[in-house]
Amino acid sequence: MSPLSAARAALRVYAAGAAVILAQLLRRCRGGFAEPVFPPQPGRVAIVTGGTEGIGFATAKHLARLGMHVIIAGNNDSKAREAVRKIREETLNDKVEFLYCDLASMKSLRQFVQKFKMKKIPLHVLVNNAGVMMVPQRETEDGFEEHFGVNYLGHFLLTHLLLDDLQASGSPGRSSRVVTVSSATHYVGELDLDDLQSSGGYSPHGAYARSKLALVLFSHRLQALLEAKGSPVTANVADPGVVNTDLYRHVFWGTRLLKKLFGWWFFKTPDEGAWTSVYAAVSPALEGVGGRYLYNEKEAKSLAITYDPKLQRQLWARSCQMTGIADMSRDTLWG
Ligand SMILES: NC(=O)c1ccc[n+]([C@@H]2O[C@H](COP(=O)([O-])OP(=O)(O)OC[C@H]3O[C@@H](n4cnc5c(N)ncnc54)[C@H](O)[C@@H]3O)[C@@H](O)[C@H]2O)c1
Repeated sequence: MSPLSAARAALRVYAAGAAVILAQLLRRCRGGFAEPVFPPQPGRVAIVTGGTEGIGFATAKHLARLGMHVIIAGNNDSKAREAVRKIREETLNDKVEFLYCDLASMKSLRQFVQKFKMKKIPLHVLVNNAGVMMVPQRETEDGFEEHFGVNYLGHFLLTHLLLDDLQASGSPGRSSRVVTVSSATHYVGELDLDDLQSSGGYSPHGAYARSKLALVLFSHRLQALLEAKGSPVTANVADPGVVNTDLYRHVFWGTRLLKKLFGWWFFKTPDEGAWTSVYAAVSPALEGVGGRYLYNEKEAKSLAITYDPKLQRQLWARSCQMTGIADMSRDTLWG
């Protein structure tokens, strides 16, 4: 990617962020964000990736407060121990635990799934939340560009490996749910199927936006396949808005300074940012409903190309190749 294209990608990402911030500011001026109320979820089990901090931590905490058994999947042992302790203390729910899972490693993902399956418990909700943003150019253990590998391919593989548990735990009238966390940056993302690894030049902004666009395409395609099969699992996308978390640790220092000074005012808190994920995970209004892009606990439209079945199929097939799994959509299992 030429320096000019990289600058263009950065401007587009900043423009997308600024538009969301402006809308959030207006909403704050009109009374802010009201905490939604959800019904208790006893006996239900959820996995939240990246639940050790930020939006994932808040999501795990809200689900635990609703009585769910929550498994935090993350790659930081000490932060996880602290997160589990805090959530148990705040919610008085001791069915909160941590299982190590590094999304940058397919081996670690497979080990995580193996350990989860050994527990012999159901799985009703998978929240694909973990992510990195605008990291310097580097590769995952398996040689993937980090945004694409961690944010997208890691969750693509994880969802595949857990799909049988989700299907076995769902029933007509009480579906299991896959919630995938994307971002408004997907609206400015570009996806070149011939260069998913940024080998033609690296832009951290472009790479992040691409990973978030890929997640939306994945979720919509997953829903179409589940629906065709009559599966009791739904797939939706949650867009948290612009949220005051450490995700911004790699952005330009001026942006970090602005966030430090004014973030409390124009960013959502992690709790507010988590509400759309929690809504997607448990709201009765979404029973049996999938294929949605959810923002501020309401349906919104994702970028037009995310509804393109051909592009969805092509990305899906490529992702299967990259993660070394069979393309189930070609299987009769998927109808
Ligand atoms: N903060 C925002 O404004 C914002 C906006 C839109 C979307 N999002 C999305 O929300 C999600 C959560 O972000 P956040 O703002 O809470 O950021 P955060 O940095 O606070 O949390 C990210 C989480 O992902 C985990 N993670 C990172 N790499 C991992 C790996 N290799 N394996 C396992 N876990 C890993 C981290 O440990 C952490 O728990 C991300 O997918 C992000 O893209 C955030």
